[in-house]
Amino acid sequence: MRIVVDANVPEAQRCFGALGEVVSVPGREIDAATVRDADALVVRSVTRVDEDLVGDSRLRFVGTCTIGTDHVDTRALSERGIGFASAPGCNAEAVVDYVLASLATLAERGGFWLAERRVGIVGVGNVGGRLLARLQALGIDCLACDPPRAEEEGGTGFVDLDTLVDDCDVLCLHTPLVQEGPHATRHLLDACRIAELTPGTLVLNAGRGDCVDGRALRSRLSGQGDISAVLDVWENEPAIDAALRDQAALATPHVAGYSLDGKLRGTHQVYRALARHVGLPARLGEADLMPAPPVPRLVLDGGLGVEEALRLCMRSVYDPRRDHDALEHLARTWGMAKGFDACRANYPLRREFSTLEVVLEAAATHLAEPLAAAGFQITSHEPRDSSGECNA
Ligand SMILES: NC(=O)c1ccc[n+]([C@@H]2O[C@H](COP(=O)([O-])OP(=O)(O)OC[C@H]3O[C@@H](n4cnc5c(N)ncnc54)[C@H](O)[C@@H]3O)[C@@H](O)[C@H]2O)c1
Ligand SMILES: O=C(O)[C@H](O)[C@H](O)COP(=O)(O)O
Repeated sequence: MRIVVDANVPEAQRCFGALGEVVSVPGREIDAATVRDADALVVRSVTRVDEDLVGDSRLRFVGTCTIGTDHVDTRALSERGIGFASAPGCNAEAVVDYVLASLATLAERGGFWLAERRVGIVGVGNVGGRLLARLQALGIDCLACDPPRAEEEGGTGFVDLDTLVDDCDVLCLHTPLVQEGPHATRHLLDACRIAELTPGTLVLNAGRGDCVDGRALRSRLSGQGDISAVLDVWENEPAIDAALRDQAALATPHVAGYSLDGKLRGTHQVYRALARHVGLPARLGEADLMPAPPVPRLVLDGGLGVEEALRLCMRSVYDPRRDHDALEHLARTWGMAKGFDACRANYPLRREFSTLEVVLEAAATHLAEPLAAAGFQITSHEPRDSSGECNA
C-alpha cells in the first residue's frame, strides 16, 4: 500500500510505515499527480482535498490528523467510496493551554487579573468545553454560546452571540468553519458585531480565520484602538493581512494546537483508523509515541502569589510570546507567506500543561487548587514537624 503523508505529520514513518510504503510530501505541494498512484492519503489542514485532487486516483482512504475538516470535501470522498477519518479532540488541550497562556500574558500587560473579567466562549465543543471547565475551575465567570448544542440539548447554560458581544470582556472563538446552513460560521463575528463590541473587549480567535471579518477587525483595532485581539488563525493563510497582524496584541501562525502531544494524538488517531480500514492490526499505542517531557517537574516554595505562580508554571511549558516573536521575525526575513509557514514547519518542541508536575512545598500548598484548575499535575508535600514526622 502506497501512503502519501504530509511532511508535517510527526512519527509518520513509525506509524504508517508499519502499514505500507510512506511517501512524505509538504502539505501545500500535494497535488493530483502526487496522489495518482497512492492508496491512502494522510494530510493536515493545508491540503485541499476535493474532487480535483482525488478524482484521478485509486485512493481508498483519506485521513486528516487535525480536528478541523473544512479543507476536506467529504461528499466527494463518499461519492467515490473513499474512506475518511479525522482526529477529533486531538489537540484540544493544547488550544486551551494557548488561550490560558495568552490571557495571562495580556492580563499581566494590562495590570488586571482574569477573575475580574467575564469570558464568552463561542463554540463549546472539544476545545470550548475544556476551556469552559478550566476557566470555571479558576473561578472565572463565563458565558457559553453554541446554538447547535442549545438546539439539541435545550437552551439551559447557553446564551446567544449578541449577549456575549454585549456582556463579555473577552470573546473566545472556537467554532469550526461552516460555509452554509442555519449555523454557518463564516464571518460569524461580522462588521456589525465588531462595531458593537464594548471598548476594552479582547477578541481571541483560535477557531478558523474566516469566522471573523478580518478587514472590519483591523479597522476597529487601528481606527478606534479601543479593543484588542489575540489571533492564531487568519483569513487567507499563509499570506495573511500584515496590517492586521501588526494590530494584534498577540499574533501567532496557526499554532494554538501545536503541542507535540496534540500532533502525535492526531497521527495516532488516523493511523488506527487506516489500520482498521485495511484490516491490519495497529500495534503501536499512543503512549509508545509520547517522549518524556523536557521539564517534568517544578518545585515551588512560599513567596509566590497565585497569579505569579500560574504565569511561572505556564511559561515553563509554553509562552505564546515566543510564537508571536517568531512570526514577526520570520515574516520580516522571508515575507509573510513563507515566514508564516516556516514558523510552523520548524516549530520548537512544545508540551502540554498536563505534562508538568508541580511539587508544592508546605508554604505553597495554597497554590494547589488554582494550579490544578489550570491543568498542571500537583504533588503537595505535607507540612512536617521538627522531628521530621508528617503532621497530616
Ligand atoms: N488554532 C488551532 O490550532 C486549532 C486547533 C484545533 C481546532 N481548531 C479549530 O477549532 C474548531 C473547534 O474545535 P473543536 O475540537 O472544539 O470542535 P468540535 O466539533 O468539538 O466543537 C465545535 C463546536 O462549535 C459549535 N458550533 C458550530 N457552529 C456554531 C455556531 N454558528 N455558533 C456557535 N457554535 C457553533 C458546535 O456545535 C460544536 O459544539 C475546529 O473545527 C478547528 O477548525 C483550531
Ligand atoms: O484543526 C486542527 O486540528 C488545527 O487547526 C491544527 O492545528 C491544524 O494543523 P495544521 O494543519 O495547520 O498543521
